[in-house]
Amino acid sequence: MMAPENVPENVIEVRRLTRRFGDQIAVNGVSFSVRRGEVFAFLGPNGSGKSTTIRMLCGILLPTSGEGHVLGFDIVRHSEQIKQHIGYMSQRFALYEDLSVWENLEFYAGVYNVPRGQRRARLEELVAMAGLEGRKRQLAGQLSGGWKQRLALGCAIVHRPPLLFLDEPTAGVDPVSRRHFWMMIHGLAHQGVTVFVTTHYLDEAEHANRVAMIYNGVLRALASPAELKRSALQGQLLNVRCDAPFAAATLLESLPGVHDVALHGNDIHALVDGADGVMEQIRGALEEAGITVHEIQAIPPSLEDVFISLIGSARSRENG
Ligand SMILES: Nc1ncnc2c1ncn2[C@@H]1O[C@H](COP(=O)(O)OP(=O)(O)OP(=O)(O)O)[C@@H](O)[C@H]1O
Repeated sequence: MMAPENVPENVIEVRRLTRRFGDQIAVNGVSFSVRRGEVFAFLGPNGSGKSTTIRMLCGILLPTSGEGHVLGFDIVRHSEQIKQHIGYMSQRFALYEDLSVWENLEFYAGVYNVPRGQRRARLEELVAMAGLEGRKRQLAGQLSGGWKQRLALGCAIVHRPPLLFLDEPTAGVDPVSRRHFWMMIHGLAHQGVTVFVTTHYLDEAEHANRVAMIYNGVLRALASPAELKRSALQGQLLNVRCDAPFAAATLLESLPGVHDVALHGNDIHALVDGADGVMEQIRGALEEAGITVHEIQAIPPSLEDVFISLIGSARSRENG
């Protein structure tokens, strides 16, 4: 185990990290650093390059170009040391279904060379953390998705890694279990563990100290959730409540100076250029089309609004 004083201030540091697969650039010149003790989310839609990035950071996949250090180790030359010192978990984490909860933990304690004399105490600690006390003898294959995920987290940190990588850890898990899972993650962060998590869930990104938004292999924004909401949008966000929201949204998309129109239940969010009188223009256009407008209001953006806007502008810039 790496002594806490040996963990560098910048636990992860990458510069112009790039990975090609044939003609395709999966990760394109990404630079960022992650500080000790931070919960850092890598947020992006499917195929944006999240898994490719995490695999390079874990020393599983070589970059095509660029450089990086994880826990002070070079990701190209010292990948073996990286693998020994990190924890890694994804939704495909390999639990042995025909072994019990306890036996799975014992197996990973062996894999990670947890000293024999410390194993029992460490395993009891993990069972308590995951709330698995009553289930030690249960077969992993009989656990529901949420319990499996907690067990997988326990297995991934059996060797007390100072840095934990989570690759879409809560995909397919119900909201109550996700909340429990995040309680455990915050508990680990509180103990000083640095957590790097990839996700496409916005509520999950809200749990992070900082969020990096990636799309098409390019880093689009990097800040705390609050900063992103405060400054990442170019313009003013409006909430429009009216009859026939679907038809209204289609109409709004065609208006000049109106961007990133999205339906939120019966409400419509739209980003406007902030020109004076835009609310009246929108009201006028909708009423002219026979749609009754109940309310148009300026609102603060959510992380989802920021995400939609950043991806929308990248798409229109890059796809012509
Ligand atoms: N081994 C590979 N060979 C060829 N192309 C690959 C390989 N791995 C990833 N890619 C491509 O690189 C791009 C980025 O994929 P990546 O898996 O990193 O995205 P992601 O953000 O993790 O998406 P997802 O949430 O779907 O896993 C995709 O277009 C993918 O098809």
